[in-house]
Amino acid sequence: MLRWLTAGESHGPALVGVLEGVPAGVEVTSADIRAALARRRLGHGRGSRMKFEQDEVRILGGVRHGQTMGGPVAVEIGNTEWPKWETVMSADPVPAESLLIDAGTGDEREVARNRPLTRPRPGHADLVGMQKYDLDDARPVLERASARETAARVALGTVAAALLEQVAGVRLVSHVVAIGPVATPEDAPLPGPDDVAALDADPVRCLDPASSAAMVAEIDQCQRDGDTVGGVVEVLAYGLPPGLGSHVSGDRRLDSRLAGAVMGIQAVKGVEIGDGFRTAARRGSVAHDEIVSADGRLRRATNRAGGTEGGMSNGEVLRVRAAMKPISTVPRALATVDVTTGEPAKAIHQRSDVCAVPPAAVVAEAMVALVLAQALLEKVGGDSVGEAARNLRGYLDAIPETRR
Ligand SMILES: Cc1cc2nc3c(=O)[nH]c(=O)nc-3n(C[C@H](O)[C@H](O)[C@H](O)COP(=O)(O)O)c2cc1C
Ligand SMILES: C=C(O[C@@H]1CC(C(=O)O)=C[C@@H](OP(=O)(O)O)[C@H]1O)C(=O)O
Repeated sequence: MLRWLTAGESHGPALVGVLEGVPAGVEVTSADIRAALARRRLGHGRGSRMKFEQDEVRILGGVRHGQTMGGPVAVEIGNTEWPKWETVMSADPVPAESLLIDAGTGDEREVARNRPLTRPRPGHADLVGMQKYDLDDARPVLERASARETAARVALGTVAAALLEQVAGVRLVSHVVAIGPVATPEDAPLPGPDDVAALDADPVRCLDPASSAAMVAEIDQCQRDGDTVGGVVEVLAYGLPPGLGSHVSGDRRLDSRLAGAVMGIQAVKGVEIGDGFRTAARRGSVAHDEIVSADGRLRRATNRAGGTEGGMSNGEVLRVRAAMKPISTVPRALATVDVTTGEPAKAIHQRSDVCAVPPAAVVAEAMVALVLAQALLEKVGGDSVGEAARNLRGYLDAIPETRR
């Protein structure tokens, strides 16, 4: 079974991701991972941290000469800002005087780094994390809750996406369909795999020029207002074979697994497969996808279901949407309580993203890649890319002509 795990803190020395169950022969390099991480840093509305902090990629295991070997793939993403955090985030005990709020360096940022965080930020894990883990400082909570962790997911998603393409010719696309109240037109054409470079080049990962300009304007207005904004992203998977996932149990359904993985992204508050919530407002006669025979193949006349039926991929384009809430750290600071004094206070705001919807699309793409790669390997098995591809062909070839 393909499984994954990440470790590391936002201001720690590095993030680490491990992907286990990858067959041998998947072609992937550190340059591929570096390119994917660079896409995650893109997007109008990102904060200053994206400019001064760099990801340093190192594949620690599982890959040799550009090909996976069958063992766990381990990736390290070093943080170039670590020297500034070495004391505050040290794994080993440090002398008490080095953690004095003003250790005498005269550096304001040093003071801010050392100060215990006792004013939990609304919309973050801070307060409930302090309650649950018995902490009088929110630092240990926010360091792990931070979406910096998504860099490790994107690194692992790069391997999963390579596997999908090399075994099954599946290609993924992610784009933004709404920023705050600005949405792409309902009838806008879906971007395809050949549009990925254009999406990467757009400031908000949106192909429709008028929508893109309006989204950028919305983000700029929010910034001027001292506010933040969320939005909706969509991931598309082209070329999926039918039959990934299963109808037989809820936890094996492809749609439920996709929803769980995408909802697991920080700040995602809703997931939709296909027309999802819009379908709920339709009558049955115009909610489903009629089955037709075209060019000797069975197809759906429409794709309102978004590529799954009965919890299985049905061979149509997979469409998964995620709703991201506005960034919680609002420059026009929100009310909180200082948990040391019990006095009302304002939540701290140092620097933050105004909008992180475009990078969230790249993260959602990675999570979809991981779930699809897991479901593909479950269906076809195989310890090498060649064996998995042969098994997939065998399965597809065995479907009788009349049912294809
Ligand atoms: C790519 C990305 C970047 C984010 N950047 C920020 C940020 O700069 N400031 C912030 O307050 N929240 C940011 N978030 C959201 C928080 O991590 C998230 O809201 C927080 O961990 C609480 O989790 P919850 O919203 O799922 O409850 C970002 C999320 C993602 C996916
Ligand atoms: C560092 C990243 O995103 C960070 C995610 C994040 C949050 O609260 O999730 C808050 C911001 O960091 P800070 O509060 O330290 O300014 C973002 O910059 C990243 O995506 O690599």
